[in-house]
Amino acid sequence: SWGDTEVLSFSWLSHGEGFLFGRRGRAPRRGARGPPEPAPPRGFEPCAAAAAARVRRAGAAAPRSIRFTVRDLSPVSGEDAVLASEEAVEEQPALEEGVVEAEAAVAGGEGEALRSFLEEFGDQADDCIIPSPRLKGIATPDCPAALQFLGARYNSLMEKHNSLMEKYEQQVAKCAEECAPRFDGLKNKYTVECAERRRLYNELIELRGNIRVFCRCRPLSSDEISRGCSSVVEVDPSQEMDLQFIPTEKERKTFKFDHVFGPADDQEAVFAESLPVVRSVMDGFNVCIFAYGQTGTGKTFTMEGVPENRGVNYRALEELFRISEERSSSISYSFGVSILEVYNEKIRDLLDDNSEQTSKRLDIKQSADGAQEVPGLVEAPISTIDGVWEKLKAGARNRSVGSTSVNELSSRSHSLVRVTVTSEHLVTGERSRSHMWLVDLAGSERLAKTEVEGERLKEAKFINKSLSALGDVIAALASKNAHIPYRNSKLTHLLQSSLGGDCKTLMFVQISPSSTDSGETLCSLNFASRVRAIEHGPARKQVDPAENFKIKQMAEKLCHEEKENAKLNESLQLMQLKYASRENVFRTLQDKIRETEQACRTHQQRARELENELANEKKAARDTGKSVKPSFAAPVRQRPPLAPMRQRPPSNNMPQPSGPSRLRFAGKGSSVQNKENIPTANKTVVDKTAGKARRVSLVPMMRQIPLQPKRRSSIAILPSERERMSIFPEKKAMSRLSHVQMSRTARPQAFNSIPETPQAAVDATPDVRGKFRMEFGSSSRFSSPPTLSMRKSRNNISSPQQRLRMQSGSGNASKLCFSIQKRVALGSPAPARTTSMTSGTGIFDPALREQIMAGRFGNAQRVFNGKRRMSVL
Ligand SMILES: Nc1ncnc2c1ncn2[C@@H]1O[C@H](COP(=O)(O)OP(=O)(O)OP(=O)(O)O)[C@@H](O)[C@H]1O
Repeated sequence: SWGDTEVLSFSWLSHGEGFLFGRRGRAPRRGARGPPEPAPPRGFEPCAAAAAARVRRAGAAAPRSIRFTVRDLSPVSGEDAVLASEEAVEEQPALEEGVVEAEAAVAGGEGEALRSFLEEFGDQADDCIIPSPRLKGIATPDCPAALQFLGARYNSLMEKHNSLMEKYEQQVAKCAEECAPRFDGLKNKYTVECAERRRLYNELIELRGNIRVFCRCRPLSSDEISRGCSSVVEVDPSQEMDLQFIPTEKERKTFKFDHVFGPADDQEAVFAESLPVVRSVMDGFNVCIFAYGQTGTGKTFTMEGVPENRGVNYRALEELFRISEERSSSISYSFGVSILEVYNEKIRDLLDDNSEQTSKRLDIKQSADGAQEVPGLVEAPISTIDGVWEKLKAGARNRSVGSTSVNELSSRSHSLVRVTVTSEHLVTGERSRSHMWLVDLAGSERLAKTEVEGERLKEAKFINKSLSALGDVIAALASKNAHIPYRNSKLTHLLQSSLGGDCKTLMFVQISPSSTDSGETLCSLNFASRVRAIEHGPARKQVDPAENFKIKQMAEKLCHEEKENAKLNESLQLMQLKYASRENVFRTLQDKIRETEQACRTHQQRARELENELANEKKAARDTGKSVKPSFAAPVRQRPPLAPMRQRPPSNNMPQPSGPSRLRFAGKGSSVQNKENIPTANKTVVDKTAGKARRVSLVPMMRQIPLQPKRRSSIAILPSERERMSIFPEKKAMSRLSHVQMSRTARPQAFNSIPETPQAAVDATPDVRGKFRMEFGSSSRFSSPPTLSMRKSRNNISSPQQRLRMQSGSGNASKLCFSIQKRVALGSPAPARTTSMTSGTGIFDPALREQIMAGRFGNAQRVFNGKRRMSVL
């Protein structure tokens, strides 16, 4: 019941219409308890209010059925709500029409019940039923039937609605199912794109120089608000890289940074953006995070924070421990922390509890790997985050702070926290050592504004000086100067590798939003923009110095071994070449031997034939009684035929041929051919010079073959080096044995001491300088005449081939073979070019030729056998 109206039933249709059936006067009547105080039933306030108003306005006690429409009517109270409801109903003819149609549909059977229901309420029904004319026409006094009808209708509608809803939900689910893969694909694509965008951005930043600049603007302090200061900066959260600086109404300047944090951004948001840089230290990169700005702008707040709202320092270390824990299965990390401050251009160790520390002088030194080190600085090992907090608190306690008119707890020094991260990969053994510098700079301040004096003034001067040095460094770096003035202050010297080196740097430029600080804010923003413009190339991973040294040593060793290898390879190649050439020589030699053997066989055959012929001729001559007139010297005739294959026994004595004396003397100016091996046809000429010539040739006459001077070569066996040395110990430097100069007394011994050349011919002719020359090689044993080349003076050896031939000694087997081949080439005698041979005599006489052949063959055989032995050895 509501007021004096008893609400019988309430139907609520899904499209916002409802029916309220009520009877007035069943409840205590108006006046009995006074006017009803509207206490709207919860949830139905608008409809109840409207219904009540209608009932009240009708003034009838009879029950009424009310149709109403609900629209934005909350909060509902009193007449306003009623009026609003009425207006809403009047504005909705479409809705009314809808209802009319619904009523028409039920007018058949159940309409009867409704009509009887209305009849029961008499004429009052006219006023109660709102304004549907069709409904007005339905009058039924049967209230339960009407309600039943309406309930059934409602239920059928609800069913319909539910089925529709179900259908709709199914359709939605189907659609979702169909779209899910596409949606997932798009979602993945989006995630990948986002990651790629971030990666590219980071890459760009790294390529540009790995200096990121974040701008943070603190909120206006209560003091500033009370002084009526306004904000001169605008930060739009959707434009996270832009900062609008509006010092006056007309002026507006946009500054771009890597991120801008407004007064609403908390410590967590700030650290979240710094995370990628912090994480780099765990990957072996040097990192530097520093806060710069005017005094009182929140540098210490950002870096250190307050116990209930900690800053970057604590959060960064917390993150390092978290990552260390996460990677503990593959990498082992150890951490150390040092805290120092630069106060009045002096370095103070804030972790050194020693009371004497004021006297401890700390300075900056450059380490072997080019980094800046502070020898003697305490580095406390840390293993838990609690330990870190203790250290940070200890450092903060020892820091120099003082009160200024701008900041009650103003930092009077630059505070630097250095975290050293050493890592070792448990699988690869790779080691790295990197640093993270967390720097809270002292604030730049206007001396007049801060109204400092005395000690504070001195501090302020040092602070401003070092910050101005920092500005110079930044300017030099931005304009890519060759000289960067790092050493102008302790601060810049310490941060050298962070600002211009291979380090990832993050700078927080802290600004005040206050209009009273707009000058300083502009300076800070300009400075930060310059820092952002620095490009110093990508950061480099740091390796442990000890590891560095080890790697360097290994590289040196490798380099040395490579050189050795190259040398060995070279010598191996040389050896291979040598081996190949020896192989070639050996093969050639073998071929020659084979050819020579073949030639020998042919000549043996030929010799046998000639011997037979000779024997036949002799026999024929004896038979006819004629004597065969030899065309050659008598000794040849007397000489028994040579056994073709007979070898002469080696002898140290000179051979004593059975022919005429082989000693001949040649005149001083006689030709080479005249000097030796002169055939008997020229004997008279030789005899004439007897007594004058001083050269003795022991070569059998019959073996002299006129060879072409150009093609002649000697088969003389030159003694080996060892032999030469044994002969002429005092003449070690001599290389040509055929021209060895020695004293006359030494000659016999030397000659006798050559074991392998017992029949060497001695050329005892003194040379023009009165010295004696001795020649080897014309040994009768080998039937080799002294060669032209051997007879030449040392100075006459002009061609390298000749020199080589002379130097190579008995080892030059190929030449020897060639010589042998030539000498045994009797089948094709050389043209008679020498004057000592006349046509029709000598070698062209068949008998003589036979003998020559036999002699030559024997000699060739001997030489060949001897050389073959040597070459095999
Ligand atoms: N983002 C911030 N939100 C709330 N308070 C801040 C914020 N930044 C700074 N403050 C408050 O401003 C005051 C000055 O901050 P802080 O001491 O960190 O400045 P500072 O730049 O380090 O000054 P100085 O250079 O003199 O040391 C502190 O009381 C600090 O709590």
